[in-house]
Amino acid sequence: MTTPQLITQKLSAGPADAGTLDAHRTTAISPLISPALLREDHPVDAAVAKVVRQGRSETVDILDGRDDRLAVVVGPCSVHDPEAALDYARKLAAKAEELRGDLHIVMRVYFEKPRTTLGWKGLINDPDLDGTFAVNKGLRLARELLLDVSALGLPVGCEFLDPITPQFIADIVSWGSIGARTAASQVHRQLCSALSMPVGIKNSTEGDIQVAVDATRAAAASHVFPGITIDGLAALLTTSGNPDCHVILRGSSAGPNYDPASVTETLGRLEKSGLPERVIIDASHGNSRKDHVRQGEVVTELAARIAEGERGIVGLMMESFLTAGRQELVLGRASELTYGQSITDACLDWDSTTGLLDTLAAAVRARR
Ligand SMILES: O=C[C@H](O)[C@H](O)COP(=O)(O)O
Ligand SMILES: C=C(OP(=O)(O)O)C(=O)O
Repeated sequence: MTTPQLITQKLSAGPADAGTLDAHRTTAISPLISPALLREDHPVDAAVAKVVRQGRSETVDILDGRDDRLAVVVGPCSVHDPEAALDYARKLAAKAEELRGDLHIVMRVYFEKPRTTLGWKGLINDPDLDGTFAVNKGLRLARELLLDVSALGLPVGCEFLDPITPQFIADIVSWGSIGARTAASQVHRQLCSALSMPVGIKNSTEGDIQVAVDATRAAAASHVFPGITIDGLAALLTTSGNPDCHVILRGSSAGPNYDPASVTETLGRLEKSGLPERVIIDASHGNSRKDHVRQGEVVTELAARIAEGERGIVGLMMESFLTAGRQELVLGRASELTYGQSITDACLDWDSTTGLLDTLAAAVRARR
């Protein structure tokens, strides 16, 4: 890893001590690769472009009710080992092909983790899992993995957390998410208005659904805001607005919110705001109280409601990896980790996941 350069120079011209007025707490500045350079090194070929476009358009067709399948965003809580993620992707690609008549499967390939307080912030921020923060390496690994997963014919979904990151990877993403901790953020709502894919926006960790409805409305509008270009330069961006944003109910610290009353209330709030009445349910997080076994119960209950005719729920999210549960990462001791097991939230294992995907596919057929 390159050692970050200490700031030694004054940061602005003017009076002799002007440079001492800021940068008091910035201890290092080091170069960041440009999005253009990364894209040139790892370009999207025609086959991947087709997967991305199709992944996006099929999701939008489901959101708008032109396609009666369910969208299912499924995969690890976070990627910490690209090899294990790709192993998982190979299995999921085969399953997605098998069920494609009933389910539109998008793989969760999450590289940025919003923490409640502190913790490992994801593969882009710290790819070596040791606190060395080799961000340029993280961006490269992320882009390579997105290309590899897409090359299997599997569209990918990512959470967008840092407003600069999308320029490095968004061209390979078919579905995006704004998490519970940033749904209220104007910066993220503006970002959504620029993104080229459908974006799911979560209710708050405390259970406020209106914040996700408001974010969906704000993201659908045009905005002007500072951002970066593909060359990594600061620029003023003007956006047209994203009509494909939608609410994700993820439960909260107060408990689940996938029950019929919460879904009806959400659809009512969307209607009142002049927005399409559709939701995705996240079976994990507050809806499972972070218990992966409970995720299975949530999905099974939702499948029964879908089979009975529920149409407001257009998609589901599941956290799933090769091995069940989660493990604690000790920074610098990644070699001791169990292969294919989450180091963030607990995940369903592969066998349970395939059973639940079969159950959801059967529910879609019953609803027809
Ligand atoms: O999905 C992942 C986590 O729920 C989220 O990043 C918050 O995690 P934390 O509460 O462990 O920080
Ligand atoms: C961080 C996540 O979820 P939430 O924002 O709902 O906590 C996630 O889905 O990885």
